[in-house]
Amino acid sequence: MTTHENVVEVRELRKIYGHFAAVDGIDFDIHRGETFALLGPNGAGKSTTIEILEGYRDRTSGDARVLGVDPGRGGLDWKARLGIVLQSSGESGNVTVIEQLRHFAALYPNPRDVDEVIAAVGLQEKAGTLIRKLSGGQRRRVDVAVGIVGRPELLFLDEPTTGFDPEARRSFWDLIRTLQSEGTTILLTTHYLDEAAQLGDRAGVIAGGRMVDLAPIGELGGADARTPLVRWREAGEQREQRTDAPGALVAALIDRLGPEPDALEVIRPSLEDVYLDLIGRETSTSDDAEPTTTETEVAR
Ligand SMILES: Nc1ncnc2c1ncn2[C@@H]1O[C@H](COP(=O)(O)OP(=O)(O)OP(=O)(O)O)[C@@H](O)[C@H]1O
Repeated sequence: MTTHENVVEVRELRKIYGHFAAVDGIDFDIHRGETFALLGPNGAGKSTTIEILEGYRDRTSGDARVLGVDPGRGGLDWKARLGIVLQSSGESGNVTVIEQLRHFAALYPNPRDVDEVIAAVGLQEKAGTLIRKLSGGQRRRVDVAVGIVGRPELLFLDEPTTGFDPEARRSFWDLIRTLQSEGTTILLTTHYLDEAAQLGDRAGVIAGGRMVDLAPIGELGGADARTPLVRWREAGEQREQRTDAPGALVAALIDRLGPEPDALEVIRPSLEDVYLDLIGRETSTSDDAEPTTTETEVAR
């Protein structure tokens, strides 16, 4: 039997603003060494949750333990074991990349080598550049570098790759895989479901402050949500059927309707389809909902 050491434990966590429950009683654990993705639409309560766990925000009720400590009471020793990449950086930017990294490295007992961290985020050529002169995506990489320079046991990544170009995102994934192989526990929020699929072991999906599903990434939504869907037109009507044997159904349709059934499609629900199903229709009006293409197949 395997037992998991929980690096994060959250029970009935609530955050109420006035009469509004931003986080409305959620439970989850994060095991040592795993990457847990917190997914959900804008305003779902992800950042509020993560900020409570980082010790930046009070909770209204419920219980939270991070590395065995109540985050509302964590001291400097506890903070030194965390790496934090906030959703938006508050960088003034009047220092160079290497100065910034050296400054933060000096705050930790066992920091990584600053040059290695700068190389890991692909900023070697910008090491001597003032942060305010960097592009948005490059500044985000500085945020990530600051988050990992202290060799954290637990790394919080709140939408870490927003603004990254595709190549930078791939390099970032490689960097995270290195951290994972070193045993770092990671809590990741992202709107990029391919990123969650690439990096995450398990995911929690939050909507309206509640956890609507929590499962290994490949099992979100349950088996039925991933059953292939066959669609076709017959006698002027759109027809569809879910089946685990789409080939057999297509063969039967060909027998019945001829070699090219009208508008025939076999759809294997992507993580994005499953996710959109989970969070329901109310979020489809969200101003910056993620694209609804089906290109983000679960990759692990
Ligand atoms: N200080 C605050 N006072 C009042 N309401 C707040 C405050 N901070 C956050 N909220 C509200 O709490 C809800 C959850 O916000 P939160 O930032 O946690 O969402 P999120 O899931 O991180 O969203 P996004 O994906 O847009 O980052 C939102 O409706 C937000 O408006």
